[in-house]
Amino acid sequence: MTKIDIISGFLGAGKTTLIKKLLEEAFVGEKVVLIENEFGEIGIDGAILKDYGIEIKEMNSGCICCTIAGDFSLALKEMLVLYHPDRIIIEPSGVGKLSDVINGCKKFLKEGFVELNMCITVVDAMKYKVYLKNFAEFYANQLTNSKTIILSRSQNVSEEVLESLLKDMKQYNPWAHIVTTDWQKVDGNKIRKIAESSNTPDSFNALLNQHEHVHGIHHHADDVFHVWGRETAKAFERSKVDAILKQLDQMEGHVLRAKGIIRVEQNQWIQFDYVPEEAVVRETTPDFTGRICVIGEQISDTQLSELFDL
Ligand SMILES: Nc1nc2c(ncn2[C@@H]2O[C@H](COP(=O)(O)OP(=O)(O)OP(=O)(O)O)[C@@H](O)[C@H]2O)c(=O)[nH]1
Repeated sequence: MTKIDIISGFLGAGKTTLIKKLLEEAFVGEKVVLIENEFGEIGIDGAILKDYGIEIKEMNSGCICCTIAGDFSLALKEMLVLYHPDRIIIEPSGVGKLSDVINGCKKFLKEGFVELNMCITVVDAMKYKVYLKNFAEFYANQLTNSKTIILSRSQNVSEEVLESLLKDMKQYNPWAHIVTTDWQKVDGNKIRKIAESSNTPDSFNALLNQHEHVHGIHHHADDVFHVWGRETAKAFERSKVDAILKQLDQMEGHVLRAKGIIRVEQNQWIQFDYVPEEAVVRETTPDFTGRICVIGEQISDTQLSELFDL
């Protein structure tokens, strides 16, 4: 039976990084399909994972709950029929609710075509408190519905902070295994083992048995978050890219995430990743065109167009 592995987590938490690690260390020799749902029209993660020899289905139509109501089931079915994979990894957008993704798989689980295997939420140890406070509806939903919680950047916080995070997360999810060790130091197979043996939260049964329509507060990602994205053939000045990314901390509103693959001088290509107060630029191989995506709250399209000169 095909295993479904959901790797959820807020914007920039480290989902793609974890998927890369699992592909390199734990899923070797398996037939793997990846379904990506990015917020906004500009897909970037698919390009980052293109060299891993897996089938990738990008669904970049915006909010995951709307995608799930529409194309998600079709995509899942298509992947099952076309590839008969050992494993389907689902990477929902950072502003997706995990319960929506589980709901989207429900029909296939009930029909016995797939089993819900891993259900991981990646949590940035450095931003846990502030994101939980500001985006509780999305963040708490990801925590509550996961079987395993994996902390990223845990090497950057003190033991006291880790202890207090653990305590706090247990209130949202007393069932989940929580991985607190710096994941770069833990073998992917160990992570796989713990994630595959994790308990199923009580909330799962409720989710799997509930009727489609659930009452209560339900904001769509695009009620809360705004995305600015561009495709561009422009060659940027490499020396200016770091300064541009630094500027994102000062923008109107609150930039929560930026990522892109762009051309720089001499036909070199770079990939950049920004989360508040942290930007990383890496060399990469040429892509079909440059792409930039910025996600935030009350961000200004005009300011971003000016910043990137696009
Ligand atoms: N130092 C450090 N950096 C990390 C860690 N996890 C992720 N990062 C970095 O954080 C940035 C974002 O990581 P991604 O894996 O792309 O995050 P994501 O959750 O897929 O992000 P979205 O695209 O917003 O969904 C990258 O530059 C990663 O290298 C970690 O544990 N430690």
